[in-house]
Amino acid sequence: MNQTVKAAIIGSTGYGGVELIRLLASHPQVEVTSVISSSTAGAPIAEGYPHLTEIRTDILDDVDPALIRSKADVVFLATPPGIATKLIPSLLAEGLKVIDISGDHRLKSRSEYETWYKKEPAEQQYLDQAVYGLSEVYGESVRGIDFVSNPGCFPTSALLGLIPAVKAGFIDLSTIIIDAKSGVSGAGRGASLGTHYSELNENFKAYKINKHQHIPEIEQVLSDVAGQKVLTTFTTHLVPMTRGIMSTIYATVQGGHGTEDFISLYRNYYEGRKFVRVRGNGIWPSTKEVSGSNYCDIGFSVDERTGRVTIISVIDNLVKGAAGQAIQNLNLMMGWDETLGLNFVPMYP
Ligand SMILES: NC(=O)C1=CN([C@@H]2O[C@H](COP(=O)(O)OP(=O)(O)OC[C@H]3O[C@@H](n4cnc5c(N)ncnc54)[C@H](OP(=O)(O)O)[C@@H]3O)[C@@H](O)[C@H]2O)C=CC1
Ligand SMILES: CC(=O)N[C@@H](CCC(=O)OP(=O)(O)O)C(=O)O
Repeated sequence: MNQTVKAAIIGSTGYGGVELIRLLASHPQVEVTSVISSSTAGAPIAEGYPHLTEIRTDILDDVDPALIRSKADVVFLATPPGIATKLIPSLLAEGLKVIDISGDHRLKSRSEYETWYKKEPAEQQYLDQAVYGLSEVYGESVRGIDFVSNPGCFPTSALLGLIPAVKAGFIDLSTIIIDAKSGVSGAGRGASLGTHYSELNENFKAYKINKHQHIPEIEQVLSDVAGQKVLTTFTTHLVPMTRGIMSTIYATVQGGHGTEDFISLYRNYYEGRKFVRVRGNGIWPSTKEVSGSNYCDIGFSVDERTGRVTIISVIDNLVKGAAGQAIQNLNLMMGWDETLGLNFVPMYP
């Protein structure tokens, strides 16, 4: 008989949490038994999200580790930075499996976290314990463990687009530039000056230039893969669309490799990993082609004139960039097929 796992979601009323609810509704081996909110406990979740009417009749629970343990085996945290740091020690002590979607446990250095997030870091033992769940790269380390730190949305697209080339020495590590764009759901459900309609509509803007909290996350992983310190230039832009991330990556090619060499390298690296689709020569991915799905699509062009490669990597920030990859990690933690409950065809158009 197939094993079923009971799941709780802290931060159920945010975009990441509500996407977990949507995706888990069709997972064959997970039942969501507790949806949790710190500010609206006691209210039906469908009150804030009428699209869930008659799909989820739950009343939101309060954040209470013992209550969560009485209802669930695994807990997802889709909470703003600084919250998971405080909650996870007691959730792990209750014997729960934990998947942290926030950035609180991605950086292994406490001082780096403090510098980039401007918040009190988690205790070192929890940073050491958390396995960074970039599924296609570190999936084997996730199998059977209890605590996963889910990657950031931008790092997921940038790293999947870069790692095979970095590992194989196809690019000069000192030349990497990542030019990234995100839909506005990446900023969460809370309203803010920067994300309200008249600020965003028919506008295109860069933000957090050279200060984005995903810079040290990307550099930490690239350095790990390369076996030497790697620095990058990473710039984020807000696009007037709801979902999607596109990372356009530039680097100087080493070893005289052409576009077809990059395609073969990436196809070999991601062989058997269903959620990374490497495009053929001249077939560029767009965000709509992965929307609502757990896919990361990647395309390449080497410019023989400049000696640089352009790599385009797209994901849905709420799926492969958050809830979808978190479920992929749960599947790996449980020793299941990593694609379970995630076989969504992208929504197109
Ligand atoms: N949106 C995205 O595309 C991605 C987001 N992430 C990360 O996931 C996390 C959630 O993001 P997102 O869903 O967009 O954010 P939202 O702002 O949409 O949601 C945040 C959620 O956290 C809850 N929350 C706030 N304060 C607390 C608290 N003290 N204790 C418990 N719960 C709390 C909120 O509900 P309430 O206040 O009622 O408790 C709400 O449900 C963030 O860390 C974000 O960086 C990662 C990848 C992609
Ligand atoms: C569009 C937008 O604002 N996106 C957010 C992504 C937030 C996120 O996922 O970051 P952590 O999980 O690392 O906190 C940003 O750029 O900060």
